[in-house]
Parts: sequence; structure tokens; C-alpha cells
Amino acid sequence: MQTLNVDLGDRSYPIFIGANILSNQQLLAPYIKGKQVMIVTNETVAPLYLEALKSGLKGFKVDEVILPDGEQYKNADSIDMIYSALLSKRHNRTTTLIALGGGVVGDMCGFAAATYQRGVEFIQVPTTLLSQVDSSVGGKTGINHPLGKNMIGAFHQPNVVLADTETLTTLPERELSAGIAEVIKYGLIRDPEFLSWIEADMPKLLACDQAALSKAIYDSCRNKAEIVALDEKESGCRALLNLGHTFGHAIEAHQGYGNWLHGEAVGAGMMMATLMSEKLGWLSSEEVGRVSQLIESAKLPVAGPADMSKEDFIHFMSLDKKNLDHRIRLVLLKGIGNAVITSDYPMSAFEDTLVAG
Ligand SMILES: NC(=O)c1ccc[n+]([C@@H]2O[C@H](COP(=O)([O-])OP(=O)(O)OC[C@H]3O[C@@H](n4cnc5c(N)ncnc54)[C@H](O)[C@@H]3O)[C@@H](O)[C@H]2O)c1
Ligand SMILES: O=C(O)C(=O)C[C@@H](O)[C@H](O)[C@H](O)COP(=O)(O)O
Ligand SMILES: [Zn+2]
Repeated sequence: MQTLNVDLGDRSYPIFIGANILSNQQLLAPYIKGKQVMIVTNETVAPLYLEALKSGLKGFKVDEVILPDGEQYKNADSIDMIYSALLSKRHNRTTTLIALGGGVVGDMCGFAAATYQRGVEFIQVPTTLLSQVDSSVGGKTGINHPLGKNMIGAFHQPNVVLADTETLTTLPERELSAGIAEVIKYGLIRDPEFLSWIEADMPKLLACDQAALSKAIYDSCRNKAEIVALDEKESGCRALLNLGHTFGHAIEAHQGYGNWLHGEAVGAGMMMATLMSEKLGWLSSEEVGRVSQLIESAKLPVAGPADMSKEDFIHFMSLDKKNLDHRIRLVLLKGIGNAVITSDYPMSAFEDTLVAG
């Protein structure tokens, strides 16, 4: 088992990465302050891992709420299901929520924890590659709105993250690829050495090789933990973790949540950010080719939906949370491993990218 720490002073917490750890009472119990526990999971994950998790919670009063499965259910109705379960089972402020699932479950569980009785504690037990490399770390929680992705939420850090790599053995291939999008992102924004490793070991990642996945998870979480420690609430460098997301969130919202997986939209979005960086003279055509080859090798899309117009992109991107002064702020690449956030670019370069996207 590997351990990382997210350094946030008296709110610091560990990330444990290893096989068959989600039923380990020694890892869970120290991060549950009271006697009550509410497990938040969904219809797909519950039959796979709920009983294993409960076996590591002996002596606690454990309840569970099983949500419908899908990005389209990352909404207020699902949050209300969690609140109703907590209230009907008389959970008080000493309760601890446990998110058992991917990023959708984790974001909603975290938001319910941030808001139930003005805030209770929670634990992340991520079970997709994407949630193990990204969503379970850093405290971004929330739900979608029809007008935009993740538009309602809160920053609320977990007490601990248990990334059980054994759970990835049941993950569909399409979901594995979606998680690799966020892994590639760390290499592109700040870690060129990691990017070279991803390129070389892509076949192992796609084959669900445990050693390769463990390294990808560790190095992704290391990158994310470093950024979160520097800029927890995204007033600066944390925005770089949004590479590809301004385009990608527009794709998800336009296509209807759940049609494009988040990681697929991010893959297409990172390609669009790369192409725009080339138009600004910041990337060479060889570098663009390298990024395209890498995203494609992960079985991810390298372009947006054919039925999405320039106006569709602008409609959703103009609502993005990073925007200031009515200018769309984009994370672009001034080189491989060198991301910047800017709204200072020629509109022609932006619009040409949207048309090509
Ligand atoms: N908070 C953050 O920092 C952050 C970061 C990245 C992404 N996100 C959010 O995360 C979401 C995407 O997360 P995701 O990619 O994990 O999607 P997801 O949560 O929808 O999970 C993907 C699918 O895999 C299923 N599943 C989960 N674990 C499984 C397992 N072990 N075996 C088999 N099936 C399993 C799920 O039920 C679902 O059908 C998006 O809403 C995105 O906005 C948040
Ligand atoms: O943790 C962050 O910060 C990220 O940007 C990680 C992203 O991969 C993730 O999709 C996040 O939810 C997007 O943030 P948002 O603020 O644009 O919703
Ligand atoms: Zn993301």
C-alpha cells in the first residue's frame, strides 16, 4: 500500500492506495469520529462493494442510501435522497458519510456532507480510475444544473481517501479510458516526465495492469495534492487542473449529461485547447501531433460532437465558473508541461478552434 498526504494544515488528510483496502477497519475507523455512518453509493456499485465496505465498519451504526446511477442523476433530487436518508435514520452532527463509487457519487456525497446540518464529515472510497486519480482528492463537491456543469457545490475536504485498486478490475473499458483523460491532464499541465511514462505504458494502463494503474494513481494524486495545497479554493494555480474542461463541460451540458462521459469530454476538450495553443504559436505541429496520438491511444475522442456549433460552445462556455469580466478564461499550453490560464487571446483563434472542434 502507498500513502500520500494532502497538506492543508489542521485539515490535512491521507490518501491510501492499494488492493483490497476498502474493508480495512484499521484504515477507516480512525477517520470516523462518532458512532453513526451513512454510506452513499449507487445501484451499480452497491452489489459489488457495499458488503465489503460494511465488513470494515464493525461496531458502528451503519446505514446506506443507494442512488440511481449516472451523470444525469448528479442533481438536487439525488441530494434530497441523501438528506432524507440521514434524517429518517436520525443521523446527527457526529455522523460520517462515506462515498462508495465514482466521481458522481463522490461529488454528491461530499456536497451532502458539506450542507447537512451545516456540515458533517465524510470519507472518499473512490471506485473508478477517474475518481481515484482526481475527483476524490481536493474537496470540490457539488451537482450539475441544466445550464452548466458543477454549478452548485462547495469546497469540503474528506477526512481520508481510500483508493482500492482492486475495484478497478470490474470497471468497464470505456470508464477506464475516461479516467486516463485526467491522468494525461497532469502530464500536459505540469509533469512532462509523467507524460512520457503515460505514453510508454498506455498499453499496460488499458490492460488494467495493477502496477501501472498504481503508479498512475500515485503520480496523479501527487500532482493534485501539490496543487490543492498551494491553492485550495482555486484563486490561482488550481485553475490549471481545468485544462480541457471549459470546452469539455460545454460538450457534456450540450449533449445531455451522461451521453458523453466526463473523461471523454475532457479528452476532446484538451485536444481543442492544444489546437488553440498551436494557433497562438505556443505549440509546434509536432507537439500537437504528440498530444493527439496520446489522447487517441487512450481510446478517447480528439474532437467535439459533430452536431455542436460554435454558438453552442460559446453559449455554455460563457457561463463557465472561471470567467471574469465577461471574458472566457481558458487553460492553454505554452509548451508540453507548461499550462497557463488566460482570457487574452484573439477571438479569431478561439472561434476557429470551436469550428474545428
Ligand atoms: N470533484 C472533483 O475534483 C472532480 C474531478 C473530476 C471529475 N469530477 C466529476 O466526476 C464525475 C465523473 O466521475 P466518474 O468518471 O467516476 O463517473 P461515475 O461516477 O459516473 O462512474 C462511472 C460509471 O462506473 C460505475 N462504477 C463505479 N465504480 C465501478 C466499479 N468499481 N466497477 C464497475 N462499475 C463502476 C458507476 O456506477 C458509473 O456507471 C463527473 O461528474 C465529474 O464532474 C469531479
Ligand atoms: O479539482 C479541480 O480543481 C479540477 O479542476 C479537477 C477537474 O478534473 C474536475 O472535473 C472538476 O470538477 C472541475 O472543476 P469545476 O470547478 O470546473 O467544476
Ligand atoms: Zn475533470
